[in-house]
Amino acid sequence: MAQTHRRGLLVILSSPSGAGKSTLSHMLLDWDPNMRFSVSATTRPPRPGEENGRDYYFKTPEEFQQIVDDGGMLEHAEVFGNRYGSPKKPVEEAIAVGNDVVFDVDWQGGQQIRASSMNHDVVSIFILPPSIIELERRLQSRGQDSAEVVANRMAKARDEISHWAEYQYLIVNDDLDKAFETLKSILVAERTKRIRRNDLMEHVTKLNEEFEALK
Ligand SMILES: Nc1nc2c(ncn2[C@@H]2O[C@H](COP(=O)(O)OP(=O)(O)O)[C@@H](O)[C@H]2O)c(=O)[nH]1
Ligand SMILES: Nc1ncnc2c1ncn2[C@@H]1O[C@H](COP(=O)(O)OP(=O)(O)O)[C@@H](O)[C@H]1O
Repeated sequence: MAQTHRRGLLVILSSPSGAGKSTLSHMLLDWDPNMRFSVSATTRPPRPGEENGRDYYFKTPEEFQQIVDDGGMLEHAEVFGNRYGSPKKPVEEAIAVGNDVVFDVDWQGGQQIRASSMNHDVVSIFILPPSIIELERRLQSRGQDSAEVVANRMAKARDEISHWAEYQYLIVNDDLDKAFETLKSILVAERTKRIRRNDLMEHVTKLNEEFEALK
């Protein structure tokens, strides 16, 4: 049976801030060298240790608006008073050669990507914290945000969680290793589903040709 070329998946990870989507997306990238991370553009200032071009593309509001005006964003939204967006071109290039792309975006980004022309290739996953106390503990333990920033994120967490049902898969990130095992299983199944369907389509065409040849 001919091995067909599989387009890459758009893997959307959303969660309230602090539930663990950055941690899980880094684990995914380490697991599969062909996996790409969609590096977002943002107008928020870098945190200590964050690198321009690796974690985010840090932009002025004017630069950000220019990319939007040029049609360069697959999606964009305002989150916690700053603008965030996913540049379109790197995503198109990656999925065309069969690389899956991980998005760390909020529910607004999830909705826009699902509404885009690439919606057939989307796998959307929502990460839930085991409890709200633990969510706050994780935000504080990250130690990179002021008490005010943590309070702001906690205030928005309920709103973000209210969008859980829009996602195809839900993972409670209690034990990190178990959450990661579940995430990998989702991707393995989604990849298999697509490869098998393409293969079978070709295979059925070949069987039909064989019927024709018998006539
Ligand atoms: N819509 C959208 N949301 C994004 C994008 N990049 C990041 N976000 C979301 O913006 C929120 C804040 O992200 P960040 O400032 O890195 O804080 P963190 O989630 O606490 O690490 C999170 O919910 C991210 O998922 C993007 O390109 N588009
Ligand atoms: N399952 C887990 N158990 C304990 N701590 C976790 C777990 N998952 C993530 N963390 C920690 O919680 C904090 C927030 O995680 P992070 O991945 O930055 O969240 P998000 O990207 O959703 O804002 C980090 O310090 C991270 O190491």
